[in-house]
Amino acid sequence: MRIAVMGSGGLGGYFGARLVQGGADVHFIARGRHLQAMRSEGLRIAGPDPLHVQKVQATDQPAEVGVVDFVLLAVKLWDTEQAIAQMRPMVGPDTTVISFQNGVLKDDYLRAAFDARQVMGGVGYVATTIESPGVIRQTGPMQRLLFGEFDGSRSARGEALLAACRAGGINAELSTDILREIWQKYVFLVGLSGTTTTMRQTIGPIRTNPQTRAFLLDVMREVVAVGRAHGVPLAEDFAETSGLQRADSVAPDMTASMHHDLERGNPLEVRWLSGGVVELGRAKGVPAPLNRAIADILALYANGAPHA
Ligand SMILES: NC(=O)C1=CN([C@@H]2O[C@H](COP(=O)(O)OP(=O)(O)OC[C@H]3O[C@@H](n4cnc5c(N)ncnc54)[C@H](OP(=O)(O)O)[C@@H]3O)[C@@H](O)[C@H]2O)C=CC1
Ligand SMILES: CC(C)(CO)C(=O)C(=O)O
Repeated sequence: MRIAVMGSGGLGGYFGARLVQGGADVHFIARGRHLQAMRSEGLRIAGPDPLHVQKVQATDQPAEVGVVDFVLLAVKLWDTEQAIAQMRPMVGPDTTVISFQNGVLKDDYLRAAFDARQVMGGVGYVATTIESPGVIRQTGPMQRLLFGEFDGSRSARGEALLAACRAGGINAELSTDILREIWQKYVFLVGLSGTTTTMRQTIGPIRTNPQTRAFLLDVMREVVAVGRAHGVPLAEDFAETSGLQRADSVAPDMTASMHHDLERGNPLEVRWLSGGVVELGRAKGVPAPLNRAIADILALYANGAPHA
């Protein structure tokens, strides 16, 4: 199976390396010093389950790779448009494209660019970052990929990718309800990213203080209301039950990748996280004032640290 990883950072580099470990023919699309390091030193995964892929097929020229069976899209959301344009030479009529990016708007972008039948849904759970060129650092043992057909079927292509993932030790599942899975993560992540980033705090103190806990819950409730208005099968009390339960079950020092991005002066994915809730809510007449506040508070940082 030929797989291209479009964007080989925290998420793509981590799961791509595990796929190589399982024997898949993986081509990493990367750029800059990270690409150079991958070519000269290989790709290292540091953390609880370390791995060194010594010989890496890596390039910044997707045309050199040619048509593949799967393209796994894993660039930050602000790079999506450019990545979709660049990955075209790897997408033939039988290629399947899956975005493991965060948020819920990503698959609309893919469906606008390719035949909708080529698009499968995906969700990635892991806490990783590029520690230095060629090195991905994983924090904590969590690693999980969910993917599936939007019509709920268990397709042959889904089974094939599942086998490749499991061969590489990835905790993978072929979902028959991928839209719901994508939204379930979205509810939690919008709550986690919106609170930790605006409050500049990890989840521990936020979920303990009654006032910030109530804010976290109300942020997630807005996502549920917007999802339900769009026909996503989320239980009405999903935020109270599963969302808050998930926030309570993670380590107290956990935070969102968007909070890390703020601290590093990077651009933020807020336009697609809380901003996405506002946009989708507006389309259905569902107000999302707390998510709007989060997007507004972070607006000055959305394109990276503001210059004086
Ligand atoms: N990392 C994680 O723990 C998780 C991330 N996600 C989601 O996954 C997505 C990716 O995040 P993450 O992996 O952390 O991001 P990273 O910034 O670590 O990795 C993205 C990589 O893609 C590269 N890239 C971007 N555009 C191109 C291009 N056109 N050609 C070649 N390389 C390109 C970037 O290069 P450069 O650095 O030069 O921009 C970077 O190396 C996001 O939507 C994120 O929210 C979801 C779950 C967990
Ligand atoms: C919550 C987490 C770490 C789960 O993968 C995530 O996706 C993020 O912070 O962006």
